[in-house]
Amino acid sequence: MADIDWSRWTPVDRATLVFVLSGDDILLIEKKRGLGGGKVNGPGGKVDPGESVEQCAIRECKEELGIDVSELEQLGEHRFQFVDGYSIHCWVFRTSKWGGEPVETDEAVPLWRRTDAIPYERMWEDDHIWLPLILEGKAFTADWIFEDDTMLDHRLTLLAQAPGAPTE
Ligand SMILES: COc1nc(N)nc2c1ncn2[C@H]1C[C@H](O)[C@@H](COP(=O)(O)OP(=O)(O)OP(=O)(O)O)O1
Repeated sequence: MADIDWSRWTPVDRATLVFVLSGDDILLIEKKRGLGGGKVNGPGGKVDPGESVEQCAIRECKEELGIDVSELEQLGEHRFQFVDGYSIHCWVFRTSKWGGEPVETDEAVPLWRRTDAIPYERMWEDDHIWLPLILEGKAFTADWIFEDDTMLDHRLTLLAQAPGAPTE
């Protein structure tokens, strides 16, 4: 965590991630393009101007998978800092309420997996550290330093309650 003054940290972008849970299964995506293209992740993306993080989460699930999510539970907050200067503040939600059938779109291919067989080897390097917390319904905030796809450092703090809505 050296060299970064997290108290003054201002992200370039804000974003969301959503994990739909159905019994023992979790809905993931094979992301086709953009940051993390080629990796498995949850649906999500950048927050549009004037949009709340929850509105973004709902919109991105519709755009990427064609599903309508509701009753979103905000559990996680990530501050991702890349050494090239890019940074992204990401809010993580989970839900077990959705409508429609996930379909392939220009942005993503839906991927249902059992929660005990999540393909972490195809995901960002941080995911195996915090996605189990989302499955357990535990709230957290976390700071990460990445060089391209390589995680250099991190600090994760469990919270008694969900992190507050963003203020920036
Ligand atoms: C660095 O570690 C990361 N791990 C995980 N699991 N997810 C990450 C990481 N860094 C970024 N993300 C997520 C956060 C967002 O859901 C996406 C990035 O958003 P994207 O660039 O796909 O935004 P869109 O609005 O969908 O894309 P366009 O701007 O191309 O429309 O990655």
